Amino acid sequence: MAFPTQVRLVEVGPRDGLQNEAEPIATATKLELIDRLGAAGLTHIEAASFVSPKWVPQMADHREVMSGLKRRPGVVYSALTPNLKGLEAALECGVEEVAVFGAASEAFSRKNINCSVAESLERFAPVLARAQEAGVRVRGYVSCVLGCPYEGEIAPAKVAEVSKALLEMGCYEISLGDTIGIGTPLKAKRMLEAVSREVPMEKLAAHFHDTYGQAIANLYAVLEEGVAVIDSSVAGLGGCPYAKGASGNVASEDVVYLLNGLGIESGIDLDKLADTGSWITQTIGRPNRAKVGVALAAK
Ligand SMILES: CC(C)(COP(=O)([O-])OP(=O)([O-])OC[C@H]1O[C@@H](n2cnc3c(N)ncnc32)[C@H](O)[C@@H]1OP(=O)([O-])[O-])[C@@H](O)C(=O)NCCC(=O)NCCSC(=O)C[C@@](C)(O)CC(=O)[O-]
Repeated sequence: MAFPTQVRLVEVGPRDGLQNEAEPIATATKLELIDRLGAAGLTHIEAASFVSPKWVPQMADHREVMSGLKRRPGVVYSALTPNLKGLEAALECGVEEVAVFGAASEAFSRKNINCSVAESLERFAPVLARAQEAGVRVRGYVSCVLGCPYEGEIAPAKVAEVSKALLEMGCYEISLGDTIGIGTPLKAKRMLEAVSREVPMEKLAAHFHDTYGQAIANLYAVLEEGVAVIDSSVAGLGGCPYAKGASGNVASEDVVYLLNGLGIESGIDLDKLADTGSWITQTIGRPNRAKVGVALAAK
């Protein structure tokens, strides 16, 4: 397979990047972050998460964030909705795309959304039906595709099975999450091989965390296989509340630098993105985990 000529980045910093922050972050800061990301050329920004505030307190202002967006033309602002309650609230705030999130690991599914994998799919079915009725697209996440913090190894066949179920239910895209950033390139390729037998490559996205420093290598491997959608987080912000020790997503700045080097079009202004990474990390008092961001800031 050849590299794609164009890649779409899904910026998950405002949601995945911030959800694990213990100190409340002002809604205005979240809105400014989202706006800066749009100004840097991101066309798909995951802005909020309509989950229980008891489970993820940092996302408790989901209504204010979703309703307060300064919407830029051509930019999709999406939100996580694990159930109908979340979806209805998101619809009231004018959401145009949502995501359901399942897992390839039973243990992770229980810790994250308090139900088995099969039960989660049952819960998602009415979410998809209602979203379809409202004309809202639904993305499907599968967590733990390259390993689970509780179960260890995850069979590629299980990832393929859950991905296929989400696709058949009506998800337009399946995002494959290396939740704990434990994968390596060969493993990523093997997993992708199994999944792409059930889900067309053009409907797959890579959502890799960088805990073990392998995310860029893993992305190179799956780009080579034809994956053309990458989830990333500005400044490498993030971690998962239900995956102890997991560090942030791969940094958007590092991904754009990789894509530029490969001659793959992303439409993103790297300097503006790097400025946004410097700004948000200074604002919330976090280290900037984007190597490219740090290098550019030091110039
Ligand atoms: C899914 C539930 C809600 C089930 O939680 P539950 O306790 O099984 O659900 P429930 O229906 O029994 O409701 C319990 C309480 O939550 C409320 N509730 C119920 N639903 C909602 C909602 N939508 N919005 C707001 N509140 C809600 C509900 O009203 C009730 O309130 P109470 O009566 O106790 O006051 C819970 O487990 C939850 O919120 N989990 C959040 C998990 C999460 O956000 N994890 C992080 C995101 S996933 C991720 O990061 C991975 C990903 C996507 O990035 C990919 C990767 O890297 O792998």
